[in-house]
Formats: sequence, structure tokens, C-alpha cells
Amino acid sequence: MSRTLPNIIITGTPGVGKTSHCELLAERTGLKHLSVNDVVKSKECHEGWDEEYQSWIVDEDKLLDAIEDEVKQGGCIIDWHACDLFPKSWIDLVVVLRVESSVLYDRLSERKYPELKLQENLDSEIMEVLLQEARDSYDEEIVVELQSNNAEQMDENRPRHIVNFITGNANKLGEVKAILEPAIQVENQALDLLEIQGTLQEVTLDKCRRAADLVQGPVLVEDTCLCFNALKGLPGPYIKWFMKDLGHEGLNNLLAAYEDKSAQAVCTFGYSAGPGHEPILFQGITDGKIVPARGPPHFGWDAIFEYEGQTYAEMDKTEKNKISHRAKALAKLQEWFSKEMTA
Ligand SMILES: O=c1nc[nH]c2c1ncn2[C@H]1C[C@H](O)[C@@H](COP(=O)(O)OP(=O)(O)OP(=O)(O)O)O1
Ligand SMILES: [Mg+2]
Repeated sequence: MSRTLPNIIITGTPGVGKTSHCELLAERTGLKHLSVNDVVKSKECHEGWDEEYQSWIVDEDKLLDAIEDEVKQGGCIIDWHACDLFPKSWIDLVVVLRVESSVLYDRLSERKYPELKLQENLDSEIMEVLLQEARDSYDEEIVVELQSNNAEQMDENRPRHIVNFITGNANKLGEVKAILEPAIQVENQALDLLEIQGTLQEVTLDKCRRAADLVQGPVLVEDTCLCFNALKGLPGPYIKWFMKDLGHEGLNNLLAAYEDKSAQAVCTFGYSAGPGHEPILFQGITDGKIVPARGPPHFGWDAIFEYEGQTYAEMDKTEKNKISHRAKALAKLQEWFSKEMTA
């Protein structure tokens, strides 16, 4: 039987944080946490209780029989302080958690480990016994060593998406990072992408395909439009050139003959999994109106786009990032990514 979901072993000396990592990973990925400890107890895969070590003497054959069907279906996160007993063909990734000995000493003392057991586990961690066992039993490409001394390191180890946001606009990049991180890590390549003429969708679709071909990998791109309702949506995707040539005042003058100053800020993100993968679009729209410039002129047309009494430029960054066209589009993107993660 071939599995469609991976099996992952989270291993390491007792006290390194296997169970916390497994629970976090299970929650974030939808894979199931298979606690070998629980199986040993509930299915009696042991030859009794060792008084000196205060632990079950595991019958490995019984244990493998007990979990075989479940593991062969895939999607298991195996939580156990040994890894060499599982057949190579069952396993796709082996994570060995590591801690410094002083941290391990404190954790095991707190668990009231008997002195002998505590000392043996400390030695085992110092001698990298589990890491060696993992490297001896599995191909080196699937063995990963992660540090697990504190909450920050645990957080570093969490599963997450990374996107490569292709943009030459530092302000955009700043906003995208502020909104997506730390849930999604944002990398950046500043490439100058040719932009075609067309509808908002067409511009982003083409930009996204082009970017994926250029970097030969997964990419995120974005195109921003500013659409004046009185002008039936213009300048739209051509706002950049209007901004450059006319400036804030010129853009206001465009609407001088019209009563209707309303405008839509439209942000369209395109994500492609790589060359040949059709981009997926995420669009966000914020309604506002065009006003004479107020606030710092640092980012494009922020100073002339008013939303509920304030221009984007007058708002705190965090405030803009709650209601902006970009934030709305990114909320859709995040929802899609979190579904992907658990699919
Ligand atoms: O939230 C915004 N607030 C104010 N102005 C903004 C905003 N977002 C984009 N803008 C400006 C930048 C550019 O003048 C035009 C969009 O053109 P657009 O092609 O999407 O941006 P770009 O060429 O600077 O960067 P990219 O390398 O991602 O194509 O509107
Ligand atoms: Mg551009």
C-alpha cells in the first residue's frame, strides 16, 4: 500500500520536548499524533514494569504489530525516544530534538526521575546517542536535528509556509511582512517584472507566471490598482505611471470635473507553486475617496486616498494594515494557505 501522507518520527532523549512538538505539529498539519507510550500501555506491548528505571519494558515486536496498520496508512507523527525499531520503509522524516544538558537535568529532576535513569539520559543526550541512532537507521537526507531548549526555539521549529514575494517595492514588502509574519515567512527577490496591459486579473496572472519562470520556483506577486469610479475604473493598473507623471495634485485634477471622488484600492496577489502551475489569485478591495494630499508622502498615493475620514498616509501602519486592500487580499491568502496545510 502506498501512503499519500508522510510519517514523521519525533525522537530524542526523554525530556527534550517530543510530546509538545508532536501536539503542535498535529494541530497545525492535521496529521495524527501517535504516542508510543500510550500504545505500549493501552495495548500492553510490554513485558512488565521495571522498578529501578520506573518504566515499562517494551516488547518491540508487539508494539510494531500494534501500530503497523495505522502507520502504513500514513499521516502519523510518531512520538518515541527510540527510532531504530521502525522499518525504514515506514518513515519519511526523522526529527531529533536536542537540548543542553543543564536544561535536560532540570526537566528530568522536575519529573522526579530516579538518579540512575536521570544520569543515563543525560549521558545519552551528551553523547548524541539518539542522533547517531537516527543517522545509522535512516538515509541522511531525512534526518533533521532541531534545538528544543526554550519556547523561542519551539516556535522556530513550528511548521510554516514560506513565500518568495517578488516585488521591487520596499513599502509593499514591509506591509506584506507586517501582515503575514510570523505565520507565513516572507522572503523577497526584487525583480523588475514586465507588466502587460489588461484587466486586473490578467495583469497579475501574467506577472505571476513570468515570475515563476524567472525564479524557477514558487512565487508570490502582487499588483495594486487605484480605480476612480467617475473614470470607470481608470487609472486602474496604470496608476503607477499616472502617479509618476501627474503626482498627487495631478491625480486630484483628473477628477476636478466630477462630483464623484470615490475610488477603489484594489490589491491582487497571485501565488504560483512554480513554472507551469496555474496561479491562484487573492483580491482585496477597499473603498475610499480621492482628496488633496494629507500625511507623509512616503508610499505611492497613500496621502490622497481617504478611508473613513483619514488618508492611508495619516494612519498608523498597523491601522492601515487592518483595513487596507492589501490586508483583505492577504486574509484570503492566509485562509487558503492554512487549508492547504491541513488538506
Ligand atoms: O498601498 C498602497 N498605497 C499607496 N500606493 C500604493 C500602494 N500599493 C501600491 N502603491 C503604488 C505603487 C505603484 O506606484 C502603484 C502600483 O503599481 P505596482 O506595479 O503594483 O507596484 P510596483 O511596480 O511599485 O511594485 P511591483 O514590483 O510589486 O510591481 O501603486
Ligand atoms: Mg510594478
